[in-house]
Amino acid sequence: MAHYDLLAIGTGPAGQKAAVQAAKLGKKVGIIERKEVVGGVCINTGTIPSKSLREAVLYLSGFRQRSLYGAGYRLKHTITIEDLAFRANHVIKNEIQIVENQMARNHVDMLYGSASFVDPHRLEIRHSSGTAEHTADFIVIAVGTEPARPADVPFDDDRVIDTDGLLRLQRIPESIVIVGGGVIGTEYASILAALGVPVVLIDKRPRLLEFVDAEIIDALQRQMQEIGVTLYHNEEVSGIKTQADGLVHVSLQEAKAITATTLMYAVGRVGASDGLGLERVGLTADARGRLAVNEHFQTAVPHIYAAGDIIGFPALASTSMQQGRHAACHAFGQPDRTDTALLPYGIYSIPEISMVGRTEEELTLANVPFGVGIARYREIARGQLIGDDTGMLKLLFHRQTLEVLGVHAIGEGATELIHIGQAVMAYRGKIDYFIDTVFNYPTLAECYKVAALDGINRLPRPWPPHE
Ligand SMILES: Cc1cc2nc3c(=O)[nH]c(=O)nc-3n(C[C@H](O)[C@H](O)[C@H](O)COP(=O)(O)OP(=O)(O)OC[C@H]3O[C@@H](n4cnc5c(N)ncnc54)[C@H](O)[C@@H]3O)c2cc1C
Ligand SMILES: NC(=O)c1ccc[n+]([C@@H]2O[C@H](COP(=O)([O-])OP(=O)(O)OC[C@H]3O[C@@H](n4cnc5c(N)ncnc54)[C@H](O)[C@@H]3O)[C@@H](O)[C@H]2O)c1
Repeated sequence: MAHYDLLAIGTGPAGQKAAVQAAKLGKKVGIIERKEVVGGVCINTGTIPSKSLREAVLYLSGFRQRSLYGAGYRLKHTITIEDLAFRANHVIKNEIQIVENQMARNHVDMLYGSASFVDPHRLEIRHSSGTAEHTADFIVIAVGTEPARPADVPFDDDRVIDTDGLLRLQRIPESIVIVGGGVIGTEYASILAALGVPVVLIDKRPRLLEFVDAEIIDALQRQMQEIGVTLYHNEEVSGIKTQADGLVHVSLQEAKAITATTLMYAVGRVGASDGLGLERVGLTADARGRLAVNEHFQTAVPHIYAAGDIIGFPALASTSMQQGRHAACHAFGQPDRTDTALLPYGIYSIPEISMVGRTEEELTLANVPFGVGIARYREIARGQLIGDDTGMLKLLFHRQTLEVLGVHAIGEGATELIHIGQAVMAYRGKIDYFIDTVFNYPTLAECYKVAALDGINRLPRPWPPHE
């Protein structure tokens, strides 16, 4: 048994960053992992595998080059599951090594096994060869989530799968029905469609990703339909049967039944809090297994913190890292602050979309007078060079002060491009900045200048004072 200043449960982004931050403060730190490998959902089953799959599909299918070389352009005509797995395995292996090295360099003890509370300062770690107990002054719960598996869905991990199951398939589906048009459903639907798989995407809401700007979602939905995604909105599944011919028969509440070789459920995720022994420390998870925390990521028991997906929204690798670091800083009395107002979103659908700040819908509801400026990739030299003629960047700004209030982008590089707007917004910059600044040419960053000029040109004259 050992005593630690801080023990983190889980080696996903939240646990890793909590552990490293505490170690950098000179503390004795251990990190516990129940799987054989470090990295959590982020490296092993979620972010990295899905983004590797996306890159592999875009590269091998020649998708990015088709607007230049024609719809028939392909780098490889028959793409196999092995081709797709090759890239993911390579990236995952390297990412795991990076995390292991980081832990070793920072003298963070790796403790393999499943952790549960014995009392508020003591954890039991159970593994195949026995159990150990360790104590800590501070504990960070960073156990993440698992796919939700509704009880009435006949999962068989072959024809009827959850979102982790997609990455374990032995063959590329001939056709797929995806239930749930959230971030995961939308990303996988467009990736599979780009590979040539016919996809039906079903969501009970009237449109995909309701938190994203409506114009951007209209453009995304249109482009997804063009590459072979059939969208069913306001729809739910009422029955699922695997037929003798191996096809999955899916009955719907409103529309006619459909069949496909594979059905994937992507209706959200639940916190992995079962088995943590929360009752022994006086904590209770909510109905989706999540824990409540304050602004410093402390649970109701002040020396026990929770960070990452286990605390729910926004449940991103990007935010999980920051939350873990923030929790460790707070535990050891270091200044801690997270700017949540300027949280960027990057959604790796095809095309990718990204946003920071407020949407038109939010500004309208809040009665903020705003202007809109749009740049389309087809008018930008870099857009022509890379063959993306459908991308766009939209700036929202205050009509009187010209302060930038939101940036919304769709198209190649959107998830990188957004950070320029985020930085300007962090310093409460105005669209003048984009108008007066020289940008490299030809770049996608030029979109900011074009959108700012478009925005100011649309305002009635005289224009607000230009500083
Ligand atoms: C398909 C998919 C795609 C995604 N794409 C993106 C993206 O593009 N960008 C983005 O920002 N986010 C993305 N995410 C979200 C991102 O993966 C998560 O937000 C992030 O992994 C959460 O980190 P975490 O540290 O909270 O937990 P996790 O990464 O879930 O790690 C938790 C770890 O805790 C371990 N654990 C659980 N219980 C115990 C226990 N009792 N004892 C010991 N260990 C335990 C688990 O084995 C796991 O290793 C995606 C998620 C999915 C599913
Ligand atoms: N690029 C990224 O940042 C990224 C990528 C993938 C996942 N993630 C994270 O992973 C988490 C989980 O994603 P998710 O897409 O599984 O969950 P989600 O909660 O984002 O979306 C679930 C969707 O399923 C729909 N739904 C729920 N029940 C349904 C039913 N019975 N029939 C039809 N539709 C139904 C909902 O309307 C919703 O649109 C998210 O919180 C997200 O932050 C992030």
